[in-house]
This record gives sequence, structure tokens and C-alpha cells, in this order.
Amino acid sequence: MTPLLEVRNLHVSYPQGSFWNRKLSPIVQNVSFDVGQGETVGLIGESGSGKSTIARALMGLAPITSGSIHLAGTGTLPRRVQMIFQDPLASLDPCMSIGAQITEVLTVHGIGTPADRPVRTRDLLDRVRLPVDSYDRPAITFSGGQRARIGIARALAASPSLLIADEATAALDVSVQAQILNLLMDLRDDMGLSLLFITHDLAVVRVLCDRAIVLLQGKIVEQGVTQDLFAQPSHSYTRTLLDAYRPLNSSVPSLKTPCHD
Ligand SMILES: Nc1ncnc2c1ncn2[C@@H]1O[C@H](COP(=O)(O)OP(=O)(O)OP(=O)(O)O)[C@@H](O)[C@H]1O
Repeated sequence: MTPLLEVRNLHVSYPQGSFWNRKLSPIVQNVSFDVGQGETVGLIGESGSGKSTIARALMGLAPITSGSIHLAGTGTLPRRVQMIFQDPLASLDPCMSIGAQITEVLTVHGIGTPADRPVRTRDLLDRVRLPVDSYDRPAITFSGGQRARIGIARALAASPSLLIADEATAALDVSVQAQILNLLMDLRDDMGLSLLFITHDLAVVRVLCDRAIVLLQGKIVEQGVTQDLFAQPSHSYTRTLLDAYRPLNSSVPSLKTPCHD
């Protein structure tokens, strides 16, 4: 598969300690991985292992101390890598119409003309399967599942090549979660997007991801084709993660469930 994203020997450090005794603390160390065009990759590991820090580095929002991030094609990283979060409302004005807020993203990135931006916005709302009257409604009037769709539409407005879902569906009811995951898979297929799932939910990784990357204390301990990694984990930490997950296997969300959020 043609690599869209190539991360090589990435190191990220945050300053820690008091003002008088500040030193750089390494959070991500020597991380290298690829994401192929149209590929879905899962990034897993315990809390604090550096998953979100890697995502922020990909967005140009974390202090990279060394290493490289290369995204094939043209355009700036922050625009071509977009993120969706668990709480989309946090990045939205709750009272402003979502149509205006998505149009604003198009304006910021200089996409389209003032006349056609509302048309593009309606198309995005349609793509994420929001009701036709959504354009003029403020964000606060939508359900949790609908807000997740708004977050996705807003991310898509920047025409990204790579979409990062950082625990994006973790707070949703399991049936709504399945719907949002289905939507992401459909968008990946229709728009040729690559997806990076940051999640604690190994069921999601097993069902949806082509490959998985296992992170422990800021370092990759194992990565590979999901099926192989789940069948024969080579690192003891991966085995521990999978052992903790196996009893929950029966609760794997069933995708393509016809239900509504
Ligand atoms: N802005 C920051 N300044 C200093 N330290 C930070 C900053 N952001 C994150 N960290 C630290 O970096 C480490 C990794 O955090 P990160 O959020 O990347 O982990 P994570 O694997 O995504 O965790 P979780 O699964 O709980 O979201 C943590 O120890 C965290 O405290």
C-alpha cells in the first residue's frame, strides 16, 4: 500500500517541573510508523502512553524534539490531518448555527468561494447524514451522536487526507457508536481517506483496523496486521492488553446495525 503518512524516529518532549527547575521530559520516543492511502490503523496502549501526543504532533501541535513526519501530496500538515474528538461541542460555539461554523472552516482554509461555501457545507452535512434542517440549528440542539457527526463534517471541511479519531466514539451509546464507526468506514471508502483510530476499545481495532500499533510508555513495542497481532502477539505487553480484552469479546459492537442516534 502506498504510504500516505511516514513517521520516522519521532521524539516529543514536554517541559516539566517548576519554573526554576524545568526540564524536558520525553513523552514519545523513537516512534516510526506508516499509514497507507485509504488504510485504517489503530493506535493502542495504556492511559498516558503518549497516543494523543503523537496525534498532536501529527497536527503540528506538540513540541517535536527530533524525527520527521512526511505526508504525501501538497498542502500544510495542520489542514490535511484533521482530528475528531470525544466532545465535539468543546470546539464548537454552542449557540452559533453549525452551518455558519462549518462554513467558517472553509473560509479559514480558503476553500471555495463565498457564494458556494454554504452549498459545500450542506453537502458535508448530507455526507455525515444529518437532517436537512441542520444548517441553521445551533450545536447545542443536537444529540450526542449528531454532535459526533458535526465534528466529522467540520473535520472534513478542511479536505483532509488523514482523519484521526481520538476516542471519538468512547462516550456514545454502543448502538450509536456502531453507527458513527460505520459512517467513518463509508467516508473512508467514498473519499479515499486514511484513518488513525486512537482507542482503548480493542474490539474497534479488531473489527475495523487493517493494522495496529501498540504503544507503551511512549515507545512502540509492536505493530503489524491486526489479525496477526491479535492471533500471535509477540510482545508481553500486547499479550497483557489482549488478555484483558478477551473476556469482553462478546461485547464487540455489531457494525451495520440499522438504528438511529
Ligand atoms: N501539554 C502537556 N504538558 C506536559 N505534559 C503533558 C502534556 N500533554 C500530555 N502530557 C503528558 O504526556 C503523557 C502522555 O499523554 P497523552 O495524552 O499523550 O497519553 P494518552 O496515551 O493519549 O493517554 P489517554 O489514553 O489517557 O488519553 C502523560 O504523562 C501526560 O501527562
